[in-house]
Amino acid sequence: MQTQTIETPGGRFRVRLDGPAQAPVLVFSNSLGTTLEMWDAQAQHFAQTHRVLRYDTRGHGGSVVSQGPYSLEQLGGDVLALLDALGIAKASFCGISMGGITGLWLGVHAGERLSHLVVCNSAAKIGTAEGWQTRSALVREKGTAAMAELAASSPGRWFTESFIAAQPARVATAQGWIAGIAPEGYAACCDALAQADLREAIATIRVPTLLIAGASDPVTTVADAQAMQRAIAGARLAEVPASHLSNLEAPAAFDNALAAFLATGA
Ligand SMILES: O=C(O)CC1=CCC(=O)O1
Repeated sequence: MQTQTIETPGGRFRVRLDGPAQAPVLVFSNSLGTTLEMWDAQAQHFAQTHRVLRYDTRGHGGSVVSQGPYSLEQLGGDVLALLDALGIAKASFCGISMGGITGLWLGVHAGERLSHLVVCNSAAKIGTAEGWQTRSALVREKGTAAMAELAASSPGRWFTESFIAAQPARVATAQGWIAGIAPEGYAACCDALAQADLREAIATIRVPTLLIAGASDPVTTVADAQAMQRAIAGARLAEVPASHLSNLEAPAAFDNALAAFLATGA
């Protein structure tokens, strides 16, 4: 099956569904500057056991690029609207980086819709408000030229030096995603990250939670994941040999950690 467009009250979303229609649903949520294609390897793997739902986050890929700023509540609400539109009462959710903090918001505010929560390469607060405000202002000022600059610098934020040297084609594919993101959509998601701070709220999460951290992630560190583990009752932590986009850099370790957790049948 190819991608399709789902209309929600908040706008249209580009989604892709794979796997048996009756299988338990597993939602994948992308990071800032990527698209649902970042989950190609995981979709292939988990479509054996799950109905896999991937979507382009608001402002990204083929989904709605509404005027910003966006908020984390809006990004989380988009997931609930998609589940509602597709008639899905409950799902497992796996998000990376911005997708991960979106998952934390869902765990806090809509835990009854989740059977498993997987938060990858993320944190309850990512970076600083000033850093995100600077980035969103730059993108709004320079438009597509800024997106080209971000594409050029993205390998250093996303992958280890050794992966960049060994896998130039995969790195170039990922750079192509960010280069194609609409500037306003990217900037508006930076606005959401500037405001997002769930450091206190995550203590209320009662959904079975797995945290996946990249051992060499300079953006959202292992220490960030350990802090979340201390805050979320019963949360597990898996460390994989990768930088920030760990599902792309270490897919086997990532998939093994995710599969073992999903098999715990929460
Ligand atoms: O800055 C980046 O590209 C890394 C990142 C931070 C949040 C996110 O989703 O990606």
